[in-house]
Amino acid sequence: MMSNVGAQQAIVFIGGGNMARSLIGGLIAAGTPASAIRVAEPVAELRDTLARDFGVSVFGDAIAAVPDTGIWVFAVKPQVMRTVCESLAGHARAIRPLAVSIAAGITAEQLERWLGGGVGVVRCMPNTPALLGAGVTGLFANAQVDADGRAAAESLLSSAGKTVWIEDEAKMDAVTAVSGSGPAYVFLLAEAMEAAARTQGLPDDAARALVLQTVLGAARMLTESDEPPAELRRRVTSPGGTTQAAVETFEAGGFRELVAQAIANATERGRQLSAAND
Ligand SMILES: NC(=O)C1=CN([C@@H]2O[C@H](COP(=O)(O)OP(=O)(O)OC[C@H]3O[C@@H](n4cnc5c(N)ncnc54)[C@H](OP(=O)(O)O)[C@@H]3O)[C@@H](O)[C@H]2O)C=CC1
Ligand SMILES: O=C(O)[C@@H]1CCC=N1
Repeated sequence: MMSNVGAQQAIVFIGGGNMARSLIGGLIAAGTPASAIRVAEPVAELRDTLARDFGVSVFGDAIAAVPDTGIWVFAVKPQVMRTVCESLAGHARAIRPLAVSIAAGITAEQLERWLGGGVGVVRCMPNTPALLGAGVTGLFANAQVDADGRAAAESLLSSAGKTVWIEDEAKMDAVTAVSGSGPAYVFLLAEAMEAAARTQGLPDDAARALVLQTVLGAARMLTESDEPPAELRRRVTSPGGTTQAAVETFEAGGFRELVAQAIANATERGRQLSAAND
């Protein structure tokens, strides 16, 4: 049974936390009318902020928000996903929505089972730059999702940035580890660089300005030039110069191995989130 998704249907977010806010901001900025977006969120303060900032309709619980709604975006934590889905299973059987989940680890098979079966599920992994339309999302669709369902999910997530379809769901945990969590790795590097700049005697505001513009400039070079990262790095690194001293220190400290291990651990945590919350 294919999902019941039409072009003009409302989108309901189940969970109105950090990531839902980023996606809603992206949708509104891309021209989705606020009247087409509903959010179910138990925390009154979050509901009020979303209604005020974006003009979306807000609800205290999911059951009040879902009737007649074709796309359900599950944006709750993996730990509560099963309870939330099971509470909506009766409505899912009646409405046949397209279920879009952004939860780390939770599989399409689990989501479909908890929603009572026969539901099209698109498992996605966006990231927080979605708020600026500069995100990237990996998407996997189960066999119940038809071409219209795929197009609807892709259209929803493309307002948050780029989209990449993943055909082997087992790889979604690696997507989560690389791009879902990835902004935090860049922020961690920025934090460490700022602290090091202060250690070298730079005033706080100068340290912040130098680091932020460096991250922005480097990200733009990475995305706007055709050169691979290694070549861009080579061009900064004068033989016997300052960059070489720094890069050799990173390499000697096992930087690459540390990044590989961090991403492997994040990938494994995704698998654990699935198993622990089944
Ligand atoms: N943050 C990120 O960068 C990314 C997060 N994700 C995924 O997005 C999901 C949400 O993460 P994030 O936004 O950070 O988490 P948040 O905790 O900020 O948001 C989840 C929200 O859902 C609410 N909630 C809990 N139960 C229900 C319910 N029954 N109905 C409706 N809402 C409910 C929570 O309320 P309460 O606090 O009271 O429980 C909370 O406000 C997670 O599954 C995560 O794996 C994916 C990509 C990136
Ligand atoms: O840390 C997490 O589990 C979520 C998923 C990716 C980003 N945040």
